[in-house]
Amino acid sequence: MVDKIFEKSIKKQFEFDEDVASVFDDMLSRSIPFYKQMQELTIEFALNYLQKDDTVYDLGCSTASTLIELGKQSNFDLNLIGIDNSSAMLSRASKKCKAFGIDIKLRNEDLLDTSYDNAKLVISNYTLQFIRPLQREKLIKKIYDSLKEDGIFIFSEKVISSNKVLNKQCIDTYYDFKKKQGYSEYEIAQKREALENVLIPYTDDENKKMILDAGFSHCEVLFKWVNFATFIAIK
Ligand SMILES: Nc1ncnc2c1ncn2[C@@H]1O[C@H](C[S@+](CC[C@H]([NH3+])C(=O)[O-])CC(=O)[O-])[C@@H](O)[C@H]1O
Ligand SMILES: O=C(O)C(=O)Cc1ccccc1
Repeated sequence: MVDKIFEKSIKKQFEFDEDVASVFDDMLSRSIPFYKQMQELTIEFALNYLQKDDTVYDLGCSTASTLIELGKQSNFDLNLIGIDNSSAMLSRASKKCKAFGIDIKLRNEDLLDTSYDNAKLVISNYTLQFIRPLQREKLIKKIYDSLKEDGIFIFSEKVISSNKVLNKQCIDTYYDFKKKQGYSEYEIAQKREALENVLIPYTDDENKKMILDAGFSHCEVLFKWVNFATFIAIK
């Protein structure tokens, strides 16, 4: 279904409710530049580190498209676990897993309240940005503690620049991208307002600092388009 959520006047903050879930795959592919390529890279790098029966978590798995793709591309069994606290997203995820015949354990839980045991790899694409900063730092420490000795964390985030002029240019370039994807200025402005104080982006450096402060030995950017970045961290 095509995302028309912000065509009408919206009075509330952005939420992952039934309306958003019903158009979510279209919304992501039209709102996150190079979403598909970022997902392919996530899987390619994940497979560099994974072996049979390893446990993989996707935090904020939404409709489970990344884990489904990982399950399809791996030629050995993996223990795939998707966590999200939106029932609307998980009900779609569950239908997609059945349709593709991929075995994924879907858990309806808040990322802040759950544990990630025996993880070889944790993925979290475009989800940390919705966690409030203090909680975010705690969550990263929990992820670090849960990972096995040589564990890997791959995550993607909307980012900002610490240079105000450059930051404005990045936002303008992103809005041009959205217009090319068919969103009107009104839809863009409405979504921007709904995301205010809900989506809290860090700079690249803040993301790296958060990761290194948690104890990871290495963190770098794998992929970046203007203000959308994918990072890989090594325990
Ligand atoms: N505290 C929380 N606990 C659990 N889930 C949460 C929480 N906060 C937000 N979520 C969930 O995080 C997901 C973020 S979307 C991820 C896209 C996916 N990774 C993808 O690559 O397709 C990104 C976006 O919409 O920009 C939603 O499904 C929320 O319900
Ligand atoms: O920042 C924006 O304007 C976005 O649209 C990013 C985004 C993409 C998908 C869901 C929520 C936010």
